Amino acid sequence: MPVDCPIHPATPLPPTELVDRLTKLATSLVSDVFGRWAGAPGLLPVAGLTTGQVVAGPALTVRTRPGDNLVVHKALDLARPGEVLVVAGGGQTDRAVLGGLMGQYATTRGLAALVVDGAVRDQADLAALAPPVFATGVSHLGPYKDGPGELRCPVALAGVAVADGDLVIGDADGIAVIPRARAEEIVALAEEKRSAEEAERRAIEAGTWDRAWIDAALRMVELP
Ligand SMILES: O=C([O-])CC(=O)C(=O)O
Ligand SMILES: [Mg+2]
Repeated sequence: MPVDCPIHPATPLPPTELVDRLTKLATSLVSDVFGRWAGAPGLLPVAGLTTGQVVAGPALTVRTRPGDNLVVHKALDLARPGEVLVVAGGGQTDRAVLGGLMGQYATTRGLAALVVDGAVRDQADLAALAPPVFATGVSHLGPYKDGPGELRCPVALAGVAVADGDLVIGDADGIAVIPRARAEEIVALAEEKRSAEEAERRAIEAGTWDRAWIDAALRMVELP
């Protein structure tokens, strides 16, 4: 007996130029200008991300029963090039919901990254064949394929609300999520923050980095 799989309408893809600008930023810059609030804690790169690489794209959201990947397979069939697969698997890490074969297929589907609030497996194959993968865990125990699940629905990704089409950025520090409606504003603010940090880096090199604010904030108590 087939199981129902509700699917919400796909959101229009964002301008390529906006996604390109995101890949020149960093998760830390995005979360700094977004109330230090944008990050999905515990989601770290587990395969495929190269040193210094930043990935970004609109979310293709999936809600699945923890430990089951029937609808995750369906999401791969529906993915549009450039999307970031966002799987809300309840953070359960005792059973993988994605592995090397799916990762290889995701590459052929043009996905920019795979994000799983749950476990993945076949790390070596993922590293060799899949887009960069972020997950909360790794487990060789395989998924069930019974459903249920829901596609392009609002999800909770490690406690962060993600709507289909929201912009996701990932790097060595993890994942940050930007609501689609605020993407232009947040990207512009993060670019300003990047310029400010570049100026600080030049000041460190020149030995002129302002440290006065620390002494203003601390009253040092000399102990005998
Ligand atoms: O069995 C599955 O669906 C997950 C998996 O290991 C793979 O994609 O290689
Ligand atoms: Mg496998």
